[in-house]
Amino acid sequence: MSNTIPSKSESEVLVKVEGLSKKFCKDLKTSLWYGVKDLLSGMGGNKNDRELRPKEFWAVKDVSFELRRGECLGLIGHNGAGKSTLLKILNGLINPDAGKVTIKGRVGALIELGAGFNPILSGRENIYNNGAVLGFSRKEITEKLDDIIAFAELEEFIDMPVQNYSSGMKVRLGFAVAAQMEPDVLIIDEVLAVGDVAFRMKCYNRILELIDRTAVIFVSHSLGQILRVCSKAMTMDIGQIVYNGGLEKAVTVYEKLYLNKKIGDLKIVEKTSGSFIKNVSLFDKNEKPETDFSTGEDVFVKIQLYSEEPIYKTRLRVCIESINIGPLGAFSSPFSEVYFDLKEKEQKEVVVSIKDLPLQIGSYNIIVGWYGDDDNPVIDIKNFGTHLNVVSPEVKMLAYGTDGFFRFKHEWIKK
Ligand SMILES: Nc1ncnc2c1ncn2[C@@H]1O[C@H](COP(=O)(O)OP(=O)(O)OP(=O)(O)O)[C@@H](O)[C@H]1O
Repeated sequence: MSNTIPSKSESEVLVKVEGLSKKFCKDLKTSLWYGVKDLLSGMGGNKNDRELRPKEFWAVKDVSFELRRGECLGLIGHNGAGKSTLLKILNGLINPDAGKVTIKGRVGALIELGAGFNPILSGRENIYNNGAVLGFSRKEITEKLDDIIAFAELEEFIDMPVQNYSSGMKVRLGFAVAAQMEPDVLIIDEVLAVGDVAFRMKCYNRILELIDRTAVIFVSHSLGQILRVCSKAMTMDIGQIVYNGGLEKAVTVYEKLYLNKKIGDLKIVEKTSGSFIKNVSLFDKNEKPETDFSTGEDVFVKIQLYSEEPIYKTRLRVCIESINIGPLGAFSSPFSEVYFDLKEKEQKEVVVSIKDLPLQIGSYNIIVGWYGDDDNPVIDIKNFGTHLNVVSPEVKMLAYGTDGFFRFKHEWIKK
C-alpha cells in the first residue's frame, strides 16, 4: 500500500448529486391544494413530479455534480438562483421532487440563522443536541466542548438560552459546532456574512485548515470570499447550473449574467438620431476584436461617433465600472488636450488604448460618454453592452494575492 496523499482527482467522492430538482408554488393556497392532491395521488401511485402545474416553478432544476474530499466548492448566483434550496436539500432539510443525493460521512452545516438550535435551550445544551444529531457520543462532545465555546467566543454566554443570542452570536455558535465537529462535508450558506469581519476571517482560516480532510460547499455573494476560500466554483441561475469548474470562469459567467440582467431591467433605448455614439468595441494589440483579456495586456477601446450636424470641440470620457461596486476609474480626452470635430453626416472612429491593464479577474462594464459645449453638455452616453472580461492569470488561494480589483505594479527587493 502506498503512503502518498491521494491527489484531489483520486480522492474519495463525498457528495454526489444526480438530476436534483425541487419545485415550489408561488401561491400558498394553491400550494396547499397541490399538497393534498399529491398526497392522494401518491397513495394511488400516480405521482408525476417532473411536471410543473400552474403557479409552480423550479427552484432547483436538474442539478448534478460531484465533490471530493479536499475540494471546496463556491456556489454563486443571484438572489433566488436556488443556492439555499440546493443546500437545504443536501442537508436533508427539504426533500427533492426528483433526483438523488449521496453523501458519505458526517455533515456539518450552517444554513439558516438559528436553524438546528432549540431556542429555549442554552448554547451548551444545544452543542450537546447538535453533536448527538451528528452521531457523537456525550463523552466525545464533552471533549470538544471547550474548543467549540472558545472558537465561538461565547464563554460568558454559553449558559444563556439561544433565543436571547444576537444574530452574530448564533452564527458563531452555528459555525463553531459545524466546523469543530470534524465533519466530512461542511456546508456553509451566506449566513456567515452576519458575523463580524474578525470572526469571518477566523472562519475562513478554519475552512482552509479543514480542507484537506473535508469536502466544503460555500455560498457567498462576495466573489472575493469565494476566490479566497474555494478551489472551484459553480454558477447557478434560475435553479440551474450554468457553469461548474474553475473559479475565474465561474466569476466571469456570474458577472456577465448580472450585466445582461441589468441591461434587461433598464430597457435601454439607444440614441440613433442627431449626434450619437454608434458603437463601442474592444480590440487587442493585433487589432483583433476581443472581449477577454489578461491582467497586464493592452486593451484598445474603439468608439464610433456619428453626427448629422457639424459639431466642434467635443470630448470623450471612458469609465470602467465594476458590476458589484460601481465606477472604478475614468479618463477624459481633455486631460490629454484631445477634442473631436465632426462635419455634417460624418462618422468618426476614435481609439483609446488602456496600457498594461491593471484589473484582476472579473467582468467589467465600459461606459463611454460624449460631451459638447455648455449648450450641449451631454451629447450621448453608452452605458451598457461593452464587457471587458479579465480572465487570467489564474486565481489560486489567498497566498497568491489576487484579492480586489487592481494589480499594482510592484517589485520585491531582497536585502
Ligand atoms: N419554501 C418555499 N416556498 C416557496 N418558494 C420558495 C421557498 N423557498 C425558496 N423559494 C423560492 O425558490 C427560489 C430559490 O430560492 P433560494 O432561497 O434557493 O435562492 P438563493 O439563490 O439562495 O437566493 P439568495 O441569494 O437571495 O439567498 C426563490 O424564487 C424563492 O422565492
